Formats: sequence, C-alpha cells, structure tokens
Amino acid sequence: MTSKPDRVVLIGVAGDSGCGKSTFLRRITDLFGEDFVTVICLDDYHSLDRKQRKETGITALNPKANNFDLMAEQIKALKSGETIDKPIYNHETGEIDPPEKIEPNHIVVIEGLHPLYDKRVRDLIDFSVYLDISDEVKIAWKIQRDMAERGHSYEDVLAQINSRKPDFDAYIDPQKEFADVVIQVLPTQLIKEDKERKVLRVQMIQRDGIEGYDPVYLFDEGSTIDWTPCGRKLTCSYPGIRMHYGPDVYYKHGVSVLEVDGQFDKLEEVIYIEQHLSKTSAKYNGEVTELLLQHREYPGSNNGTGLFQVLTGLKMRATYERLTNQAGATKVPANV
Ligand SMILES: Nc1ncnc2c1ncn2[C@@H]1O[C@H](COP(=O)(O)OP(=O)(O)OP(=O)(O)O)[C@@H](O)[C@H]1O
Ligand SMILES: O=C(CO)[C@H](O)[C@H](O)COP(=O)(O)O
Repeated sequence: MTSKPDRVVLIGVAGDSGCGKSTFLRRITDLFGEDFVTVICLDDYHSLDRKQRKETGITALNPKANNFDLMAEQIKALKSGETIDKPIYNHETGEIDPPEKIEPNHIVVIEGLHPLYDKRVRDLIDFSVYLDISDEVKIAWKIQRDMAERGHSYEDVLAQINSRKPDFDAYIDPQKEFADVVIQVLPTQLIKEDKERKVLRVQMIQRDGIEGYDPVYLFDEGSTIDWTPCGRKLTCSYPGIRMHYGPDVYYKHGVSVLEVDGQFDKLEEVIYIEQHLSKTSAKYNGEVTELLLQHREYPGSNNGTGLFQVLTGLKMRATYERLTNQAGATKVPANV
C-alpha cells in the first residue's frame, strides 16, 4: 500500500466465474497502480467448503454457502479504515484456510459472485459493475480456457455450466439490476454463423441519474444514433463494425446504452472512435486508445469488451477523484 488512505473507495465487480473478471481487474490495477488497489475475492466468504457443498448439494452460488454477515461486517470495517482478518477459501484444496490480515487501501475492489447480493454490502459500494456474458459467449470462453489450460473435456465444461444455471439465474444474474454499469457481451448480429464467438456485440449499459456519473455518449447526448465508422479513417475487414448509442429502460430505470458490434483491425485507429465519444472521463484526447494499446494482448482488446472495460475504469477513476477531491492525483500510465 502507498500511504494510509483518508477515505476508502469501494468498488464492486460482479459476474460468474470465467466471465473476464481477472482481465478487467488487471485493467483497473494498471490504471491506478498496484499499490493503490486491494482486490478481495468474495469466494473467501464461502461458509461451506467443497466437501460440505458436495454433501448438501448446495452450490457456491447459493447464498446459503456464503457468510454474508461476516462479509458485511468486514467490508464495513475496512471502509471505515480498520484492518480485518479475512477468511481465505483455497481453490486448490477446496477448504477454508486460516484468515489473513487485510489493511484498508485507497481503492478496495470486491469481486466475485455476490458483491451486490446483500443490501448491507451493496450500500457500502461507491461504484459497481456487472459483467453480463450471454450463455453462448460464456460457453465459448470457458471451453477455450478450461480445455486449453485446465485439461477439461467439452462435455465437462458444458455440464458444469448447465449445472450452475438454475442458481446462477436465481442468485447471480438478478444483481445486474443494482449495478451502475453493466457490460453485456452478446453474439454478433453482423454475421449469422460465428460458432467460435470471435465477433462480439458488446453493450455498456450506464444507469442514469447516478450522482456524479456522466454517461459516455456518441455524438449527441440523449439522441439515438446508429453509426458505421468503417471507411477512410477506420479499417474494417469483414464483417465490419457497427456502433449504436441511445436511451433505454433497464429493470424499470432509465439507462444510456453504448454498443459496439464487430472488432477493430488496427487498434491505433480506435482514436477515431474515441474522438466521437464524449464524457469519457479521459484526462486528454487519446487516453482511451493509449490504455487499450498499452495491453493489446489482453483478451478483448480488439473489441467492445476492451473498449468498455477501459471506459468503465476511467469512470471508476473519476468516482475516486470526486469522492476524495483529488483530481489528477491517481497514477496515470505514462509509458504507453
Ligand atoms: N474480453 C474477452 N474476449 C475474449 N475472451 C475473453 C475475454 N475475457 C475473458 N475471455 C476468456 O475467458 C477466460 C476467462 O476469463 P477470466 O479468467 O478473466 O475470467 P474470471 O471471471 O476471472 O474467471 P474465474 O473467476 O473463473 O477465475 C479467459 O481465459 C479468456 O479465454
Ligand atoms: O464460482 C466460483 C467462483 O470462483 C467457484 O466455483 C466457487 O468459488 C467454488 O470454487 P471451487 O470450484 O474451487 O470449489
């Protein structure tokens, strides 16, 4: 940690396992600097270990397998500047290990299955994001990772996703109602057959009316815009890129939706799109593109997932600076 924080800013990142939380968290720590951010994985609040869950048939997604009283008590204490003894869930053994000390930091990110489930925890969060990956894309990503890196078969991966589905629908998915920003990842509408789900349609759904949050918009705030940026300034190979922006209603509240369908051929040219976006919370023209270029190897850098993760990161920085009155104080990557 850099220095003792005057105020802890609490960020929630919610989503199912394998939905790109790790990549998003890397973008956040890149933006703020590693020492400035402490990430807490809420799996550590599992109250039932793997054996107990197997015996009872209760999944980790079920609130009954998680200790929300302890989570609420400890996150509140951390936000008040106190050091906590956080439990550890060990994913290798499936057991609950002895606790570790966690000190307050300038930014504390709570990430995992349930950051927005319990009202006591939800009310402590200063900015929240839900990563909403459609089933088709989730299966493609999981298969790609678990088959290549974890030696699972196609059937195993599919069976695991299907067995989680009822509890996912009951306990995880409804949290998106409460998120400030939802990043929704869907199959493309540009082509009919894309079995590998390489081309994605991604939406940044921004809740209206949040104090201090100015939604990013395309061209004209509040209008409905469809834009095909391909041409002289943006190279697009088949199937091209389509953008959309407009107001909508989401869980009965007003939202502003920004959408990118397709992928960028040349990441440097995203500057052209950036120049047509307003209220990005970037500190200078080109910062969004630079942040994307800085880690072009991260999955999704060449499509809407990367772009919207960067924009959401900038909104987190703006929230931090607003709440701590420290415009310009956070580390901005210089060597891009
Ligand atoms: N934006 C993206 N575009 C394409 N593939 C992606 C993207 N984000 C993630 N993936 C794929 O999904 C896999 C899972 O991503 P990641 O490890 O970031 O998820 P996670 O939510 O942290 O998962 P877990 O909680 O299980 O550790 C990655 O290995 C990668 O193959
Ligand atoms: O949804 C999950 C969040 O990461 C895990 O499945 C859950 O934490 C249980 O972990 P494990 O399968 O290692 O026992």
